[in-house]
Amino acid sequence: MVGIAIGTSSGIRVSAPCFSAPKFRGNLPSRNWVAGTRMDFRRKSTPLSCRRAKEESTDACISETSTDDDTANLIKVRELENGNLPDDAAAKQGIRIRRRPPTGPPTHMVGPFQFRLENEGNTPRNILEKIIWDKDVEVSQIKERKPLNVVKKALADAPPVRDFVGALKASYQRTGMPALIAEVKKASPSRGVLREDFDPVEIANAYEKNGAACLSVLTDEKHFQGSFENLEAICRAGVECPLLCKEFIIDAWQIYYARSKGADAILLIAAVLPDLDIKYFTKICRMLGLAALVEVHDEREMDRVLSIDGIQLIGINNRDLETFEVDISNTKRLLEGERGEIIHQKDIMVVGESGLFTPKDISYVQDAGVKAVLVGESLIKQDDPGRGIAGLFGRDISLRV
Ligand SMILES: O=C(O)c1ccccc1NCC(=O)[C@H](O)[C@H](O)COP(=O)(O)O
Repeated sequence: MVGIAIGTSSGIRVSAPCFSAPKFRGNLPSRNWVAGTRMDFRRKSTPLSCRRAKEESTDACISETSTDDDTANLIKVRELENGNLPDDAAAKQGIRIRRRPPTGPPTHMVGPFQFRLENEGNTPRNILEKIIWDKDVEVSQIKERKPLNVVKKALADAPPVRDFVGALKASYQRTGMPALIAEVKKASPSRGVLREDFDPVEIANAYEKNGAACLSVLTDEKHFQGSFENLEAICRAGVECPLLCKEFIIDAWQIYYARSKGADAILLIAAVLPDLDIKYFTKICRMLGLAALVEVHDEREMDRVLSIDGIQLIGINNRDLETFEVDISNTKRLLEGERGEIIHQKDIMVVGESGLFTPKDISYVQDAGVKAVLVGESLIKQDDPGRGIAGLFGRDISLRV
């Protein structure tokens, strides 16, 4: 039993017991909150098409002509396949990040009453979990204003998708050094504001001119001071480098939205997403022509991702997103032995991410087996971020070898 405090919007508070731990999505408690668990409600409401889809496999469900109902059904199928609530399935795969507070948001309104949950469950355990919980609220709110069918219509006006992986491969061939994904990043939770004088289009142009193969654009506002306006502005300014939308994707809607704003690639974080989400989201990417950079941080995540078919691009993040510790030997460790061999056999391109500051760092991760690097801080903090690229690589990579 969980204790809750009830007050009115005018501030009067009384205490009342709560009969079960509430679980709901969105801003208002749903029927299932009153009835019991969310899963009970969903099982009863699973439509026949969804059950049939499950029998025929989830894959059959996604096509160019998928409707929003199909997509909603698919998400339910995915939950059924997981056998339980998504967080339970995630925990079985070693995922510690919970998708949303297990006891619901700290405060919510029921008619004129304001409820505040008084237990510890609704406190995020680390920064990544905090980002994900904030993202869950943000996405559910923006989806109300811009439903999927509206976003899908906007896809027709989006600029054509560019070949992100192709650009990385071409750069690697041309320079003999890891291809650079240069990050347009104003601030981060671990380092605070990295650059006061921040003009995203100017920085993007400078990166491109100085040899970046692709760009990564932070779009999260709350924790990185990024935005989709930045992504769109860089895209519309005629920058030719393919663009990675650096976002915390937890919902298929975000992938369509990223594409509508000009993204050529998206990031999927294995520390947050269960295997079925990764499979489902990469399928949507293929449908939209987007590349998916699937990010791992440890052996377990790497093994999970290697067991998924069709992954072309894996990012090894040297930063532990729960503790902020950065250690570039992480890249080497994850590419040693059998894992390195599987990556080679599957022709997967590996991107070394975070904490790269010197030519020695670049050589180190290249020797470990990466063919691309994702770099933010060490470039963005330079007076001239474009010129910083030659400093980082030890030579001008905009020139042919
Ligand atoms: O950078 C952070 O503090 C951070 C915190 C929580 C989640 C993600 C975070 N960063 C995303 C990245 O991994 C980096 O932006 C990217 O790899 C570039 O890293 P760096 O070159 O060290 O800026």
